[in-house]
Amino acid sequence: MRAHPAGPRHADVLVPANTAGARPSTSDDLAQLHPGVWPRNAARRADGVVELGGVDVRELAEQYGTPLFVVDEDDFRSRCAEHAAAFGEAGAVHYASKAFLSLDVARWVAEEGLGIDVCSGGELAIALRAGFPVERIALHGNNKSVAELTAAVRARVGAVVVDSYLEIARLDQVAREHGVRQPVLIRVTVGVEAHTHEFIATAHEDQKFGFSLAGGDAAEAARRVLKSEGLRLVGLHSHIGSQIYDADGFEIAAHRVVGLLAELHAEHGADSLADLSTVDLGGGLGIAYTPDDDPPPPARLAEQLREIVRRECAAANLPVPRIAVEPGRAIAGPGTVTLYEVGTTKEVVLGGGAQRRYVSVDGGMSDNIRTALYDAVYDCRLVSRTVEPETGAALSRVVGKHCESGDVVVRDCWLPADLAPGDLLAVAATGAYCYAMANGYNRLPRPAVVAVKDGRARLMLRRETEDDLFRLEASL
Ligand SMILES: Cc1ncc(COP(=O)(O)O)c(C=O)c1O
Ligand SMILES: N[C@@H](CCCC[NH3+])C(=O)O
Repeated sequence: MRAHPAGPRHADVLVPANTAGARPSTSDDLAQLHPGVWPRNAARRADGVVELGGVDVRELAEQYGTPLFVVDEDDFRSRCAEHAAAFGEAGAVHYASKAFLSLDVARWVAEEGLGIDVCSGGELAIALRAGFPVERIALHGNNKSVAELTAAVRARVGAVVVDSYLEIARLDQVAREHGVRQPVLIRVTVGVEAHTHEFIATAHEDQKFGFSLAGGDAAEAARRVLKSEGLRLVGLHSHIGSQIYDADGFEIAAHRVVGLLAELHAEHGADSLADLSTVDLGGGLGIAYTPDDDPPPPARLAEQLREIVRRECAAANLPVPRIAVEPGRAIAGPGTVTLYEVGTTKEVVLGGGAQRRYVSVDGGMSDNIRTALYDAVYDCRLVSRTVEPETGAALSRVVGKHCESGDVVVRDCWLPADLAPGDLLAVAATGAYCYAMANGYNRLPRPAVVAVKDGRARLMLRRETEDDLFRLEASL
């Protein structure tokens, strides 16, 4: 994940090391919604109020309460369409539903023609309930239970990505019991560990996912799948990490996966591998969380990946396989913002006479744990009113209401100096891994999620209520 810079990025000596950048010089700077970071249909009106999908944020807060996840439906769909166009075939793009999943989301993905990745029985159940075309569902996971494998085989999902020898045996048995030859991809650990803007080639492959290439496990997995009666080898799969901006890590991964493909051809011959037509390079395509971030457009990355695989296959004298990818964040992330209401503000004097304003909002690490977990950075703006030109900016830390000092939503940002209780803040690019990782810490209710489109809002997931707190109690 993105790490904090080591020190201050500007020369303002009164300001302690922060990740907010230089103090904005005008109220327009404070108000700006950078188009690379904010949803495609977000706009600030002349009166300073922000509209999302044409809906006034104050109306959204009034009707649905805060914290509130607001999803720009057209933004989400347009990113599906862009990835489909970039990879030349919608079916080659599987939306990684772990980023954010609901019935509506599954239906949007299905309507846009993409496939979907699920990595648990729960995600599979939602995709199936949404009526997602089963042949476009792929099941992932390093420890799928027999019940999950059975549910997948019964549903006739398009693929299972196998992850261990035990699972190959288990899935083979389940498939045979159901009279099915289950298509599978083999998850290969290629020895590339991707970080935010860089990658590190690991000498050893010390992680829980996949079959090691270096150790020969991936080749042995292929032997076992090819020998089995219940399984059909349709692809090789690699996933190198998340929030990646450049193609270098993918290049090494593709090189190594194609190398394995060549080994398999040499060992088994093309006829035995007639169904092995897909190389899935996984997810991990990065997005902009702040105006400084500049991720490549999907079309450029797709072209780079195609070129890499083409080159590697030519060198190995192999037919070029179909390239598949599994973006989660790049589809779900940018189109959603979280709305919060300011509850309290507090000035805290720091060493050297510096001061930091703590702005407490009505959510926190229960609706966005990424800051606490990964030191994630976000863009946060006042969205419910205008800021007068003479109002200055205060270096602020937006914190939640949990009993934990690490309960930070945005570590450093510039907010109007006159920010007050009742103001609405929005945090951008929260569509991926925020609601999905939401939790009930301190028994806070999970927020509602609404979709906005063409000036209308529609509830996707309702807010949890006090009744929900007691739903699981066996002692009522
Ligand atoms: C196998 C696999 N595919 C796809 C993804 C989606 O990643 P991202 O949301 O970064 O695109 C992940 C998560 O990192 C994953 O583990
Ligand atoms: N949950 C992580 C990414 C992990 C992706 C799943 N393999 C995030 O918030 O960025």
